[in-house]
Amino acid sequence: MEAAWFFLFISISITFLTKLIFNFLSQTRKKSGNLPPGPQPLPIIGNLLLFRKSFNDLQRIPHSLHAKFGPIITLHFGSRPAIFIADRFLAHQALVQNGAIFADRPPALDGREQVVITTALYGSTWRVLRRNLTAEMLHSSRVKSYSHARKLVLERLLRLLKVQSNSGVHPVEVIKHFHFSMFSLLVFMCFGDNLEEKKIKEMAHVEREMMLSEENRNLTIEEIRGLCSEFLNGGTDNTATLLQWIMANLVKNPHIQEKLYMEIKRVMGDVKEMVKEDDLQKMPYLKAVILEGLRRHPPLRFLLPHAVTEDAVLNGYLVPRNGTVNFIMGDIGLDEKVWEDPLSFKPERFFSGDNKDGEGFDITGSKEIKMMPFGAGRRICPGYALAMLHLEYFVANLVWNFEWKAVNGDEVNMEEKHEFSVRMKYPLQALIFPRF
Ligand code: HEM
Repeated sequence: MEAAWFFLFISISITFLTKLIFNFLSQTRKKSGNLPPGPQPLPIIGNLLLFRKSFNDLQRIPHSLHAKFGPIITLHFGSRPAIFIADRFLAHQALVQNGAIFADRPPALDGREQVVITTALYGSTWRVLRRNLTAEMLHSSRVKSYSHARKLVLERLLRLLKVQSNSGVHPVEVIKHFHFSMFSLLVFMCFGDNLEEKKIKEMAHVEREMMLSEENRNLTIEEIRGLCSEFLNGGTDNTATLLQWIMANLVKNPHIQEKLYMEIKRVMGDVKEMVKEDDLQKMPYLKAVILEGLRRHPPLRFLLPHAVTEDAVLNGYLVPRNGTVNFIMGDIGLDEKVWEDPLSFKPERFFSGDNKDGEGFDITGSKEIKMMPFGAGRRICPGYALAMLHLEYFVANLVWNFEWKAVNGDEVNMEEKHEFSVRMKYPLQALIFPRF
């Protein structure tokens, strides 16, 4: 008798569960219209199980799903479908050709106000904040005191490396120094030498004077504070991480380091001084080294999540207003249809084949996207020109002042560690020999 009750209970439960799952699946299908394909979501948890292992999975799983489902896919986390795009033509169609529609950000999960550039919804607050940052950076490239700050920070780094190098006797670990240098530069640009509240208020006043906003609105102190912290966070880590990847490649490939050194020597002659900002324009191979670093090791593998301002259609699929749109740019720079032998570090590729444009390579992807380490379109990183300047200036001087050698032959462990940005799993250690 008990067994009969048990079987009845089990069969009712199975019928009930089957119905629940069936209803959920048909509702998802109905709601999703013609969403891009993807793995079937489970009730309530969607595709969350795919990402149960680690942060690394978040970076790698969409890659393997694209191989199965195509260049545009949908995953479900909670109530919002997440669209993932890993194709350069679709990225161009979305970010450049339909820039205004794809320039939004998703609403914050915790309902917080989105009043910094990175998270601000596409609209007037974002426009005001971004114009202020851009104006400040434009200003910074012309202002002598910023140039002077760059020189002081670099001199400090070179001095420190010289002391630590002890003529190649001990390996030096550089990432902390790179980080500190980039941070100091941005702090200087934000605050000068005064971190007081008073200074922030003064800046608010200056911003009032130079306000470029359409609305003619003044920034609040909170907004200025937000801008400064965004400037420091956005600018420090990515640039320092990339600087380390580039130096690691120069250590691993001594012939590239030598070629770069010879280019710098041609410009500097016998002058044993620091390479100046103006000298950088005469160094196309240096530019190619930096571009190759950005292609091979973009610090961010995904753009920040985008959203659309209205339902849109991409590649015949619906991109819904209530979803997020994620672009996997790491894969675009490694596409073997565009880049021959994409995993190798070869700055020469920027002077040959389809990429003859060399120095004129368009990193903004406005005509065509071949890589997009800074994004593309309206949300492109506003700090890209500053980051390129910092990278060129630092790499040129690090190579001009020191010869960099691996601790064991030419062996440098290039394994990646995927956190918010993609770092070296084993931070670069190098023997460095002062050249003069
Ligand atoms: C090598 C260095 C850097 C890399 C690789 C980088 C990369 C990126 C990427 C991929 C985005 C997302 C674009 C998108 O969502 O479409 C971004 C956004 C942003 N970056 Fe950078 N960045 C770098 C340096 C900087 C610097 C130096 C600053 C500030 C001075 C900065 C400030 C920002 C800001 C404010 C945003 C948000 C833009 C918006 O939402 O409108 N970044 N960056």
